[in-house]
Amino acid sequence: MATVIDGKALAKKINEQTTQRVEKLQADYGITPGLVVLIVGTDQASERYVRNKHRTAQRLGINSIVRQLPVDISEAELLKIIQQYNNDPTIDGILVQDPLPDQINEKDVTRTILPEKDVDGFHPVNVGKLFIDDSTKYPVSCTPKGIMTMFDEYGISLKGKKAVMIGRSAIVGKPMAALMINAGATVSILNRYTPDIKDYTKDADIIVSATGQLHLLGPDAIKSGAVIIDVGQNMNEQGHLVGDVDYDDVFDKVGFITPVPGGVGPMTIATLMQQSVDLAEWGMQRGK
Ligand SMILES: Nc1nc2c(c(=O)[nH]1)N[C@@H](CN(C=O)c1ccc(C(=O)N[C@@H](CCC(=O)O)C(=O)O)cc1)CN2
Ligand SMILES: [Mg+2]
Repeated sequence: MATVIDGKALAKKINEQTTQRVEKLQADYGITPGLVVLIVGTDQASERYVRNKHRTAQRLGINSIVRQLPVDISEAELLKIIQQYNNDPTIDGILVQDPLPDQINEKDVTRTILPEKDVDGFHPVNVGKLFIDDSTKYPVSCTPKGIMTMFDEYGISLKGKKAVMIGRSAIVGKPMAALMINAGATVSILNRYTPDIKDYTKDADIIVSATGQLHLLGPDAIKSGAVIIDVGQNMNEQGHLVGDVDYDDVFDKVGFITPVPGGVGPMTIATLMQQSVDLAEWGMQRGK
């Protein structure tokens, strides 16, 4: 029987801690963390995620600003808006919701946000720190960081484990692999060109799947007792939100599993809130 990794419950617990940190910053220093989220266009899923971020931030006492920009905004215009928030002392974290339209080069956006305000942890400086396992404090992509919090909470150690990361995106795959390497796992990073992913997954102690592909993994692809972390957000044939893994089919075989919804998703948002407060605290410590 599997243990369900309850991301919703853990996110609630973390959000309570974050609220307390916000209250303490306010009481001790008169500081309210400020988060700005820029969304370009009207992608429905992105709008929903941004709305959830905004509502959660407000509930936790974080000063949240959302700016929805036209889908045909030029890159120069978007970068100018980012610069404006880079120079705004009331803003601690800047996030540009992904995906972006084709006229905008995501890497230009990533480089333009100041590393100290990069609440997503996407800036090359912060990614570099992650890959050298730097001992200073820096932001890390929220989904992978939230997954590490889940491992901690459920007593899942990575040391000496065989881990498989399916997907090599800058948001999930690469930073997740780096975090697992830093924690002592032996990590394989698979991608869409990997000839047979089962060659890797069937021996894995830990599988993190972030492909957006329905029915990617069933019981034949996994080892008994494996830990399954499902980052997928897919609509199934019945129009329900599901992950990459056939949850019901693998349930009796796995050791731990994250549900979709209610697993990794809520942890992404809770981690974003946590990290917004981190940036405000670190800014204050630098004498911002
Ligand atoms: N700049 C960024 N863009 C994107 C990121 C990111 O971390 N930074 N991540 C993803 C999507 N994402 C956050 O923006 C995200 C995805 C899913 C959820 C979530 O809570 N899912 C729920 C279901 C909610 C629903 O569909 O209504 C769940 O799984 O329980 C939160 C955030 C892409 N872009
Ligand atoms: Mg990929």
